[in-house]
Amino acid sequence: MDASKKELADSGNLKIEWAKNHMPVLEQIRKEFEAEKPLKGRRIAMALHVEAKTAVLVETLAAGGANVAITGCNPLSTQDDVAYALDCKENISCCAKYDCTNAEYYEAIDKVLDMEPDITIDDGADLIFKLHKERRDLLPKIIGGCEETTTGIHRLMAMQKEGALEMAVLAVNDAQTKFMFDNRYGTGQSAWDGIMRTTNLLVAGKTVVIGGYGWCGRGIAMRAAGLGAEVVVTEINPVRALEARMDGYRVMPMANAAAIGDIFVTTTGNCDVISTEHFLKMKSGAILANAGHFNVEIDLEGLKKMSTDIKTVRKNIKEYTINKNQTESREQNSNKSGNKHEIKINVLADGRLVNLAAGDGHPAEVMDMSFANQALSVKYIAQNKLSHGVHKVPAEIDEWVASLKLKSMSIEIDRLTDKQRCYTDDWEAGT
Ligand SMILES: NC(=O)c1ccc[n+]([C@@H]2O[C@H](COP(=O)([O-])OP(=O)(O)OC[C@H]3O[C@@H](n4cnc5c(N)ncnc54)[C@H](O)[C@@H]3O)[C@@H](O)[C@H]2O)c1
Ligand SMILES: N[C@@H](CCSC[C@H]1O[C@@H](n2cnc3c(=O)[nH]cnc32)[C@H](O)[C@@H]1O)C(=O)O
Repeated sequence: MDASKKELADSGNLKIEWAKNHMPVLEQIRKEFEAEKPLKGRRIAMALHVEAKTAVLVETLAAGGANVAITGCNPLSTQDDVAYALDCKENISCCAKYDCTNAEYYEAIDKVLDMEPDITIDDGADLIFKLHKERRDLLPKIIGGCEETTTGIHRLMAMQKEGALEMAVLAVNDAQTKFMFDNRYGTGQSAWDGIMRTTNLLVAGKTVVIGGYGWCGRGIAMRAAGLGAEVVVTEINPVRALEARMDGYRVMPMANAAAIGDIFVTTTGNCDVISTEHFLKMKSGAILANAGHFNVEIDLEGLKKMSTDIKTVRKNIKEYTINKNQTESREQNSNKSGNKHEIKINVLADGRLVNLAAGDGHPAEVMDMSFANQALSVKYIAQNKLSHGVHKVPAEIDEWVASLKLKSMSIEIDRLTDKQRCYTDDWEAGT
């Protein structure tokens, strides 16, 4: 290994070691996997964010006896040092690359599938789509897959509804010990970490607009309020809109929020949440970030078309200049540049997940639970014959992960007494 490669591997391994030391649940699973080898002879293809916590999951699966091939699930989230360190390990190959082109991204998906996997792990279902569209010859060999994220599961449910899903998938995102912590506290912290380190600007005193009040949106809103921002929420679901209002935030359509926001964070899983009609209403200097799905939540194509200038003003920040005279003129706009017809809009990380493309992703303690669910779900797939379709993660896995996490935090809880158990189960006990 030449000196620069050694340096790269050392840097990746240092990051992996740090993450591992903060992922006690996964560490416990790794020890059990090492002793029992429940994945002996299994071939696992993965498309996840290639960074240190993911590397700890990959090592855990390999410790269980599996051969693992991994690529990224986002062109901007791969950390090249971690990717290289992984590729150097026994029974693991990694072909992910930071800032790859679209063509390279899908070539890498094909490359991991070339291992002819029997189990897949996706974050956004790219492997499963490729298997169903272009690599159908590999489908009969697949015994099951795992899906990490909300939008991936929505897509797989849509496939199932149309009778198009020809394999079993465990909905890892829908385990309680995943979405209640990863989507809420993980995104709540890491999205702000990404935004703050990228902009080096103050959040206190600003108006933050959150698009979508689901699990991620709740977390991002909660942390924005904690940082001193005034929080505005946009929603399409009346129940969630009501919840946001009762949680203390202002709720309005994006068409109104566009004019008052200083920082916008989308987290809906949907496309065009912020689009051309909204850009025209924004204050000059507005900051736009996405923490939801791929690069579709902010209409960047539309923004590009209406811009007279686009320049990189800081790492991971592109400033788009819109001249309102050249586009359809709408409302009066107050603007810091002096030219009231000119609006400058700053987009972080090319509209891709700001916490991963401009940060290190979720905290290790949170991914500990998400990836414990992944590892145990893979074991479950290996040991059970599952029918085609989307399956829940077994409740025992969820409870086991929660119990072990509590233990790792030295937290004890009460147990039901026999009398209490009878009382809760007995309808004749009355009120
Ligand atoms: N950045 C990360 O690390 C991270 C972590 C977990 C999930 N995600 C992704 O974030 C997205 C949201 O995940 P979630 O678990 O919060 O999902 P969720 O379903 O709980 O929440 C999404 C919310 O967005 C709302 N919504 C949909 N379209 C909208 C629109 N046009 N305008 C306003 N609101 C709209 C929905 O009504 C819903 O309340 C998904 O794409 C998921 O895959 C990202
Ligand atoms: N792959 C798509 C879909 C969203 S990724 C969202 C998922 O990333 C996962 N995630 C968040 N932070 C990390 C991390 O640091 N390492 C690995 N996965 C992460 C998290 O579990 C969440 O469900 C995209 O990049 O746009």
